[in-house]
Amino acid sequence: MKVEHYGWGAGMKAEAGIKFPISTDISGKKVLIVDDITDTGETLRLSVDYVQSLKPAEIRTAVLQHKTCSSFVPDFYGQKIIRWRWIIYPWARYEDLAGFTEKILGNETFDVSRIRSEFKDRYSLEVGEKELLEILQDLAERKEIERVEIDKLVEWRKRKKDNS
Ligand SMILES: O=P(O)(O)OC[C@H]1O[C@H](OP(=O)(O)OP(=O)(O)O)[C@H](O)[C@@H]1O
Repeated sequence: MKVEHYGWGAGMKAEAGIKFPISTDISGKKVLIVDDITDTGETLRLSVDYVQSLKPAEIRTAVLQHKTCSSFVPDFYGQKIIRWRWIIYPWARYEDLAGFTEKILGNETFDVSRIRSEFKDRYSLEVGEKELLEILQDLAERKEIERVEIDKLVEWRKRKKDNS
């Protein structure tokens, strides 16, 4: 099952939605729903409601990290997070950094070193030049941003929507 609640870089969608439903019969089974984190709790709430509709015998929920602001409290968690912060997992690093890169660019045109210093100032994140360049090139291929040369200096900016 895949449930999505966030877009790139912590951008919350209006509500969590089931992207890929369960394609096997789980009626009468004991089900453990596992996720990395609870934030608002909407993902697990929706997941439990959905799994419940498939008539399992029991449902339990488990996450690695549980934020106490979550309205849904899982049955099991590895760590409780009291002070809210956005957590970047290795498996979501690219997606999170790409989203933050777009936020940093906003309506500005920045070179790589400026983007890196914005990462440090705004998010306390050290992003390597090579990693950032890969992200910038990918975003440019997706036509989200564009590379411009100003006085022989390479800079990056968001593409205007009517530009695509
Ligand atoms: O408690 P919530 O506020 O709903 O947030 C927690 C959910 O958000 C993230 O998933 P995301 O929507 O980013 O999908 P992904 O795991 O596919 O990146 C995370 O992996 C949890 O599933």
